[in-house]
Amino acid sequence: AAAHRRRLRPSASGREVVSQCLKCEINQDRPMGALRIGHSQGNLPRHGSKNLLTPAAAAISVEQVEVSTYLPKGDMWSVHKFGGTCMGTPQRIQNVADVVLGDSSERKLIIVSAMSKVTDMMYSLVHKAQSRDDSYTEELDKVFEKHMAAAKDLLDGENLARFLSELHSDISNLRAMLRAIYIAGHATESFSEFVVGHGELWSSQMLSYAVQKSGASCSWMDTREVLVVKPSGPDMVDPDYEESEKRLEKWFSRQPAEIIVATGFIASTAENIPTTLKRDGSDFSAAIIGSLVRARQVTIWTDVDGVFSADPRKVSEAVILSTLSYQEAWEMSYFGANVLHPRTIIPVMKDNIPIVIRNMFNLSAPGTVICKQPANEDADLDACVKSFATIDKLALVNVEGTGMAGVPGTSSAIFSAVKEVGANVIMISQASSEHSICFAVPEKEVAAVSAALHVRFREALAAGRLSKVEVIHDCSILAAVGLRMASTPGVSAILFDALAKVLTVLGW
Ligand SMILES: Nc1ncnc2c1ncn2[C@@H]1O[C@H](COP(=O)(O)OP(=O)(O)O)[C@@H](O)[C@H]1O
Ligand SMILES: N[C@@H](CC(=O)OP(=O)(O)O)C(=O)O
Repeated sequence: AAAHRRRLRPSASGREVVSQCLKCEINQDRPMGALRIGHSQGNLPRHGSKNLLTPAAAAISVEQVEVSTYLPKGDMWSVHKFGGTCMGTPQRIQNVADVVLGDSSERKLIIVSAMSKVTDMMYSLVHKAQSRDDSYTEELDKVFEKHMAAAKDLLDGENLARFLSELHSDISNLRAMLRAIYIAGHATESFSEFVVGHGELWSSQMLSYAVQKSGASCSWMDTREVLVVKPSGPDMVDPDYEESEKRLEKWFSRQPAEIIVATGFIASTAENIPTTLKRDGSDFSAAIIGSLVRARQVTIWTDVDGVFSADPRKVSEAVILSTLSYQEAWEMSYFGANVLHPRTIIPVMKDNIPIVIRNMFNLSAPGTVICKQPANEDADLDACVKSFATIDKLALVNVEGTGMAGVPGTSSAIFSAVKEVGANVIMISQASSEHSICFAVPEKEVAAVSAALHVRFREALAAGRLSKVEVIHDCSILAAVGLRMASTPGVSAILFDALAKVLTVLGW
């Protein structure tokens, strides 16, 4: 039998699948679900780091397997992530749909956040219900009304009816769950994670319907069916790439489409319990998905022209950076530049997938490209420091004493006491001349840290081996970021000279 390759795509109605033979171009429409799924991509040959399907491997005898769908991987995919501000109103969601449709890539995966402020509202619902504050019911009504109004503006006909029926059903389930939380006066983590992820379910469904309105082949993906993560620390999860890739291949074999609109932020545990990638995690979702399909590029759309040399809300002279290395972007985000979630870099680094930060409200701005080897920059000293970032609301803890010197296990005892109270250490420094260890923790965690250290070192303090456990409140970290700083003499001198001048002007 002649080898024929068949491609699947949803029909215009979205309720059937068109199975098209790429050789004779004969279409065959069949109901979704009536498909027999052939081999998965895992059996097929790979080219280099990107997994591409060779024509020979893709050729499937029509007699052997009538229909087969695999998940193609590689440069044909572009991944876009739209943040909450981009999805903030029905008009903005329509603009997002237009940007998606305007991308000429062969395949597109679109990750979206909840409409702006919705995730905050969802956290507040849980908080109010567990504090037995009745006003959670009114707040839930507001969430419902916000999405109903947005959908009525954006959609019509059958799609509007479908969306509203899903929304009604979700809201009534949430009402029941919140009532249970209210009665118990407590929300388990999985209840809370389930509730807070709903903003992404609704925003992505609306976008998916808005894209379908144009007649494009578009499927909606609830990433809880695909992304598997495991907890790796307080407010942190690690993706299980292998399991997630398997689940994505399976998902795609059921719903192949050239455009997939997916939920950011939410995922599942290995036991299929809904969870999240934690606050601001949609950037991370996009990077993980980008790495699973070995995308050509991940574009993160937000409300500024790209990454600035400092937070544009604080520094009006900040300038746009055209390129950044992965390490520089990671450091900036770690030290507070919330234009990018710190963990976003990890999944894309291994496949050298570039991330581009772009402004949804200024499409003519080229944005910032984050990649392995940024273009050559000027070799002057200024270019060594590419940007500044700050973290506010911190406290410094200084543990000091001559008895610390040469005593094995002192740092371990300090940091295990910190770990026991679940505090997050942002930065550590050690001064051997004063025998001190100093570290920064969030201001809201410092009382517990200080108490734990006083208990842990009661005897050492009484005996004078430790002279003090001191807390300095109201601190910020100012980070200067730039890979070339390390190999350029004189950078710290300039930095501290500038700081000294500022402090003199401020009269310190
Ligand atoms: N160095 C920086 N460059 C660009 N934006 C920054 C920087 N530091 C902080 N920001 C802030 O990050 C914001 C974008 O992040 P975020 O509000 O989380 O967007 P989104 O909702 O699109 O995910 C910008 O509006 C900007 O004020
Ligand atoms: N909606 C989630 C996830 C997210 O990343 O949102 P945004 O892209 O708007 O920062 C949050 O607010 O935490």
